Amino acid sequence: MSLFPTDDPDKVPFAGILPAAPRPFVLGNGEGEKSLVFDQLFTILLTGDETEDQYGAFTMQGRKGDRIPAHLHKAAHEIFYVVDGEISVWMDDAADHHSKTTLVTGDFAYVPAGTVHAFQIHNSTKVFGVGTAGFERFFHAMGQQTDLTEPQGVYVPSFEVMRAAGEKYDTVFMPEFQFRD
Ligand SMILES: O=C(Oc1cc(O)cc(O)c1C(=O)O)c1ccc(O)c(O)c1
Repeated sequence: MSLFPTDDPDKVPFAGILPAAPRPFVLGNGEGEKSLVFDQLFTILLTGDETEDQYGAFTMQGRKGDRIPAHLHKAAHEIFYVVDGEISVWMDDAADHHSKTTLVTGDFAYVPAGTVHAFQIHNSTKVFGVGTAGFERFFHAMGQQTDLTEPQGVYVPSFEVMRAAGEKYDTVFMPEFQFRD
């Protein structure tokens, strides 16, 4: 069962790029459902529609930038696997775990649901992510559809767009949160 709406208008502009059914397929480098969110290029490779609502997969490409504000997902789990580059990840689970870790190529982080987290890209970086099915559409709701293959330019969503995307896709922004790093 999906955590998110299955008749989701955020996927309409991307119809036909992925099979939207659990069938075998391949994508070439740079192919997928692509959105620019701030200065990061998100490419969705797999959605809940292909995995019977089990998980989604995507890449994030970005350059040196500011820290993404602290936030949590109440029910969605996610991973960061650094394909290339360097990114710091802050995590605080309000229990015994709090960390700031700088991940480099080949490093991995798991962010369970409920963990407050943030990240900052230090140089040209590509991250492979997997998340609870449906969460991947968050990037379309926050961003602007694009044909770019490398991050270029900036798309800044309005506060209202961010608020609505967060509400729909299980993302609670906590800009005042102080990490215990
Ligand atoms: O979701 C990921 O990144 C985000 C990017 C934004 O511009 C705003 C956000 O709130 C988020 C977020 O984390 O919610 C993300 C990126 C990379 C990755 O491997 C993930 O698992 C998630």
